[in-house]
Amino acid sequence: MRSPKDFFAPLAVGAPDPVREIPALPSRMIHFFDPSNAKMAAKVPDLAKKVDVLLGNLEDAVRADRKEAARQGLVEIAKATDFGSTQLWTRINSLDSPWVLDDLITLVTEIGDKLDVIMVPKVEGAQDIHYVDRLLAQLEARAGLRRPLLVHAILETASGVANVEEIAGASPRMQGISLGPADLAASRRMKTTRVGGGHPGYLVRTDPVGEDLHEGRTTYQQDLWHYTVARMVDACAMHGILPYYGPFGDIRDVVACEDQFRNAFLLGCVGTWTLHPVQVDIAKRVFSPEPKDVAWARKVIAAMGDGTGAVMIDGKMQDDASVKQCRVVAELADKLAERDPELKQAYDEATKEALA
Ligand SMILES: CC(C)(COP(=O)(O)OP(=O)(O)OC[C@H]1O[C@@H](n2cnc3c(N)ncnc32)[C@H](O)[C@@H]1OP(=O)(O)O)[C@@H](O)C(=O)NCCC(=O)NCCSC(=O)C[C@H](O)C(=O)O
Ligand SMILES: [Mg+2]
Repeated sequence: MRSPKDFFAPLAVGAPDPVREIPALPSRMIHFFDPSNAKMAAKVPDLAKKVDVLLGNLEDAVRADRKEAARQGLVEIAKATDFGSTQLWTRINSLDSPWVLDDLITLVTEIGDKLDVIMVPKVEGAQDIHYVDRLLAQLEARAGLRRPLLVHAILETASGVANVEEIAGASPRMQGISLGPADLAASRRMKTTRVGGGHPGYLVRTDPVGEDLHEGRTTYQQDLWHYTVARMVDACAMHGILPYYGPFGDIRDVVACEDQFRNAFLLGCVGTWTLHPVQVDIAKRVFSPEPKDVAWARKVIAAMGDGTGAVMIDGKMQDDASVKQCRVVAELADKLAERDPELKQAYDEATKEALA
């Protein structure tokens, strides 16, 4: 653990100063593409206009014999594309892999000025973030970068979950954390073969009504990921960084995908991964608060004046705490409205109606 006095000092001579606050930029969807896949790469300029974050994936889902092509493909795409205000992230290979050192050296040197965030998979503890932190500082100094790269950890090992609070606070570069349900399930020896989402076998059942233990008993499917997502959200909030749901692998099941995304949104996540273009609009819809909720939040804020005391609005009690809840929604809406004129119009129209 570094001394608090040194926490914001660069870790290499000539490296940029670390940021003191993680920018809360819209990142409702982190859209994954394989830079070695020509069809996906061709869609990047168009996708850059639709998504908040584009992520060139170098790790799992890229075949071992395509790793170098993916790395080089990302360099070429980053140099050739105007991303506008859309962020460009990458997911590097795991820290024990034969590719990660070249991933970092090549990407920081060649496109460090275009990249915003580096996603690190299979993080086990703060030591993994410290390793990446120092290496990035050295590479940034050598490349003459003026803006520090940020780091995002995937929570996908049992020890990562056990150490999630120290991971979240390991470096001023820490931008956020995503759930990696597939690797996490394997690491924990959970008996699900699904990539995220629920499982029909994970349920609770109402009490028996008579002698027959089968008759008339309703079952309710439970969320396998509730504990981990909630823990991740708390660790992120405690350290001022951003939590995300991860992949939903059943691309065809857009309905359950929306449910899983919404659970994460309601629990505090700011976004999710999208693995296929069909998931992009779902993420956008779910991770943008609904106009009626924004209108309500703005109405409460307006009625609460300096934010203290208690008032009754439409039969509901509002006080110092509920106005803070409303500010979370209203501030997110303001940020999203800056990026999305259609959303701004929907929010403003709903607010006008609510305040009339
Ligand atoms: C899942 C896929 C393999 C499906 O691909 P495909 O069979 O080609 O689907 P479609 O025929 O429906 O595709 C229609 C067109 O859309 C293009 N496409 C597909 N996906 C993408 C994308 N992500 N970005 C851009 N374009 C995309 C196809 O090329 C088709 O184009 P065209 O023929 O010209 O119309 C595929 O979607 C895919 O590989 N997705 C990404 C998967 C991925 O990144 N996986 C890694 C993240 S999840 C993970 O790592 C687990 C996690 O770490 C954990 O532990 O939990
Ligand atoms: Mg994984």
